[in-house]
Amino acid sequence: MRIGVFCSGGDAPGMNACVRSVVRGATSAGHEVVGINRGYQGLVDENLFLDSLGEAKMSARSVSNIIQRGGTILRSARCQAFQTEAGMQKAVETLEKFKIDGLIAIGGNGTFRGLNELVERWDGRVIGVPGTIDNDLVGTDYTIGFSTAVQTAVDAIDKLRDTAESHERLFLVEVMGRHSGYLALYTALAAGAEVACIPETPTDIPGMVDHLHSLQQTGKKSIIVVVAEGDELGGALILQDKLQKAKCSFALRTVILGHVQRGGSPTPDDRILATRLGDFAVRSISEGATAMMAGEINHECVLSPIKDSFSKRKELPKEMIDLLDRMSK
Ligand SMILES: Nc1ncnc2c1ncn2[C@@H]1O[C@H](COP(=O)(O)OP(=O)(O)O)[C@@H](O)[C@H]1O
Ligand SMILES: O=P(O)(O)OC[C@H]1O[C@](O)(COP(=O)(O)O)[C@@H](O)[C@@H]1O
Repeated sequence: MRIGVFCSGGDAPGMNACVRSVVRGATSAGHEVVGINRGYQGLVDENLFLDSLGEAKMSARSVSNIIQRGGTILRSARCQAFQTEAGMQKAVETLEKFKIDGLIAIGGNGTFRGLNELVERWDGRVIGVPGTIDNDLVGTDYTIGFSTAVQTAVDAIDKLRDTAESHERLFLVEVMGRHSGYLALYTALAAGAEVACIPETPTDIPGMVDHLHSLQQTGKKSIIVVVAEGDELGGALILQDKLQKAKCSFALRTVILGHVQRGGSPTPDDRILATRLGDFAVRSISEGATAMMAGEINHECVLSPIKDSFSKRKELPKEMIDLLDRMSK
């Protein structure tokens, strides 16, 4: 086969490890790999990855020394042109022109919506690999990049806790996650935060103020509140304002971690997940699978319909929400 591979949407640490795995898994099975730069934009613009000889082909050597690097050597993009009929037709023409017969897309739910449109217009096979720090995709326990983003946020909070404790302050720490509280909840659990404000549960300001006050009464010197950017009341700055108005007894500071969570060297967990799923995607596509997402559930590689990844909501484990409650006494 000639397999195309690209990264799309918000980048995630481990995307490089996944590209490496697709290339090495495919070439060792005798397939050719064509890298597409900048996700769907590269298909619209015919922007292919060229090797040192100027050929549109990814060899095993073209992915040397990238497993440890954040970002993606193929670049990523959010592509508006692909959301038009003309853009999709142009993408199909590019795939046909370069005789690509299988496409592996590493990205999030928007990327998979795009793949779902592509299968309606193109005869080749498509497989999605979940690459997003948000961990918001049905069909896999974890997405590539989530573990690293949690690690980055926890490292930052460990530092903030030192200064929070010295000054007896409360820090609101905003993490990413437009529609999902996974990143916020797992960060809060790992960092020993007292509260997580997430889109999945109502944020009750008077209740929180009472809880924080009672913690202060029992001797708590510092508080960390992890806020998902998508919390229904708003981000950390809005919550700071609301807590102040509700007469929170702690002095307040806000830190927005932002895109720092999307960078950095991937954790071993992300590298291994990326390596497993990239190789599994290659084996699946060569065995005839299409319109599926490659995921890992209970440590097993599994395929699930690509439609599920964006049409079903991935629930946060209630057990983890309750665990944080019990730990924040
Ligand atoms: N409904 C759609 N139809 C076609 N393409 C889409 C659709 N939704 C998203 N895409 C494509 O997928 C790209 C990545 O989606 P986006 O939501 O930005 O990131 P992610 O894949 O990380 O969720 C978009 O920029 C667009 O090109
Ligand atoms: O990079 P941008 O365009 O500012 O987007 C930020 C968004 O991308 C993310 O980092 C990742 O989301 P996706 O993987 O779904 O693109 C979100 O957590 C965040 O809300």
